[in-house]
Amino acid sequence: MSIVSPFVNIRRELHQIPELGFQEFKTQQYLLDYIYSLPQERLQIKTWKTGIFVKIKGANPSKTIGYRTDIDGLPIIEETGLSFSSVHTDRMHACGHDFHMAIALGVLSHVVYHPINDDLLFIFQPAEEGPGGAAPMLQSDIMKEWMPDMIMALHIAPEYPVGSIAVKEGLLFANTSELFIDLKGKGGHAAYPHQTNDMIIAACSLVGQLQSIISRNVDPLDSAVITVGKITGGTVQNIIAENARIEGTIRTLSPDSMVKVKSRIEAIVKGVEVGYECETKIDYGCMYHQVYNNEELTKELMEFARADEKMNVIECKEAMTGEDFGYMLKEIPGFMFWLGVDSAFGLHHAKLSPTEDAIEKAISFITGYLSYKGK
Ligand SMILES: CC(=O)N[C@@H](CCC[C@H](N)C(=O)O)C(=O)O
Repeated sequence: MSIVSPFVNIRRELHQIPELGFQEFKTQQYLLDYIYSLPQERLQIKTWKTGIFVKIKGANPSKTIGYRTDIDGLPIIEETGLSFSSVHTDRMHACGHDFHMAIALGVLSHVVYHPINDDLLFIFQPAEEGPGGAAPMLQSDIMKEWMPDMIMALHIAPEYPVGSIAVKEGLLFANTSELFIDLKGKGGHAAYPHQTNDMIIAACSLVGQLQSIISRNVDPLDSAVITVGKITGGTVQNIIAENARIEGTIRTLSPDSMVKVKSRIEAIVKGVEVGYECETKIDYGCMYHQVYNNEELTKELMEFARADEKMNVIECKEAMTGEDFGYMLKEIPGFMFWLGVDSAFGLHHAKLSPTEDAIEKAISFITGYLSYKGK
């Protein structure tokens, strides 16, 4: 049996207990148990809903550096076949938050034993996948009291090799909004369509029309995405559906395009309402502000990483992923970067299996950066 590092082991244990946003009770307890097992002299720990704030007193502080990790999982049935697969039915850490937490604990424990000069604030944030924990955490009294002067976070990137980070100054991740559209018509016998208003037909037509917003209403040089990830409707094969529901997400590189896309969705849904003689309801669910990296701090991070012979720096393009860390970066200068984990399957895939060597490499890189930055 091979021996794995303590933080790889932590990742595996966390991987087994994924929980959805604001339900991360076991995860919170696991994190607290670990944090309370460390020497407590320099630590102040406060819980916030299912999240945690940990302040670490520096040796000679002139500022506070924030480090944020997300902690929630996704409603996915895991198909990795790993020996440490999720034991929670229909739940999986398919976005790497198990990696993010293990790395955060590794960095936290390093700075407890090897204090830097500056104070540090670790933020274990719930509900990144939705409905969003960053914005309310930012508004909390704890955050107001312990507000860091700068903040950083990482996200695993399956497409980049282990031993690399990918980052860019300015816009890194898109503006996002969830999208839920309910359609209600008149159901009936499958053999008598003329007596009904079929919501399966209306929903199919609507999904096609939504894509025309991207190709015909958004400036081609200002990208946007509408993804419909789920359609439900009807009851059985020989009854015409009275109800249908479309669930999706909108991504835009500019906040202006988000406004435009939504106004076009509303117009098209109105058209479907008239055309298919049905009732409709639109709900935008949760919305995330774009992730915008502070130019100066990001440049400095890239220079630091380039000087590290164990780290390869990739200058990446912006991505249409969303991250509520964008709300923190709106208020606090800082950055997010991609951490290469080399997986054949991407984020949100049931077979995502990031390479665990990336965990120790990330801990060593980040602790090095914190010692340099927090001098
Ligand atoms: C990094 C990542 O994958 N983040 C998620 C955030 C989802 C926000 C929300 N639930 C939505 O779908 O808009 C992503 O899907 O990009």
